[in-house]
Amino acid sequence: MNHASQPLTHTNRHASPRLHRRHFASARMMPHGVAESACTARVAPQTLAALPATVVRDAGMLELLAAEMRIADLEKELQEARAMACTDPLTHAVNRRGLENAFQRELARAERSGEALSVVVFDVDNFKRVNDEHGHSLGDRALQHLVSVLREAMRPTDVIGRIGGEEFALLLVGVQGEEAQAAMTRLQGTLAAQPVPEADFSLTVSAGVATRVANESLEALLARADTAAYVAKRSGKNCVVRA
Ligand SMILES: Nc1nc2c(ncn2[C@@H]2O[C@H](COP(=O)(O)OP(=O)(O)OP(=O)(O)O)[C@@H](O)[C@H]2O)c(=O)[nH]1
Repeated sequence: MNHASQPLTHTNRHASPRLHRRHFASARMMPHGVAESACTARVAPQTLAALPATVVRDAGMLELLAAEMRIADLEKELQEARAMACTDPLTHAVNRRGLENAFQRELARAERSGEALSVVVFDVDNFKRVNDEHGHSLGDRALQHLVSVLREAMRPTDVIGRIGGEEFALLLVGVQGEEAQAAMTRLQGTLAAQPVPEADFSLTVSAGVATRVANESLEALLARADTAAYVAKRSGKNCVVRA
């Protein structure tokens, strides 16, 4: 395809690096630093008038390329800002907004495929004691450890979200109630087997599991799982209860 004959649009932006190299190669051959000025600043009208038409066209193309590159940079920055807005900075789990996004995405998929969608809400047990006995900084690292252990043990399609201080939620895609309860019990075992780094204890959690019923919102699903997690706390902690 002759990229040079096409206007630079979002759809053919991928052609830009090649075009970029070609035009900068020809720009290097231009006199009086025309290429540099075209890339970095406006060319004065009297300068343009004195230049041959091919040089003016190339300079215009370079300006276009510079604008394209700037747009690509801005798009990347926007993407990074969007990701940050959905991520908990301490643990890098998704935050509530990220969880909502993931839920909407998985819901659409589940409704097409008829797959189940389960949610687990869990709260770290006796976490105040961790802070009181070992300091807030180790408490922070304990939360980071928890997320990294769970992430390693979960399926790539599952989502882990931090919905409060020491409160988390998992979105288990394609998993029914009983299976979700078994999955969470397995994750508890994994967590118990891996002590917090630089500490001599491992974390336990109390969890509630709920599987989505027809037309149920994330809010309602989380509320059911949360009630079940509360029951787990009241039943002696370190256990999983199904709504
Ligand atoms: N280090 C650290 N601690 C946090 C963070 N967010 C919340 N916490 C602490 O988590 C603790 C929660 O305490 P409680 O609500 O009493 O719960 P708990 O001690 O886990 O008791 P149970 O829930 O009954 O098992 C408080 O001490 C909070 O300060 C955080 O980002 N970092």
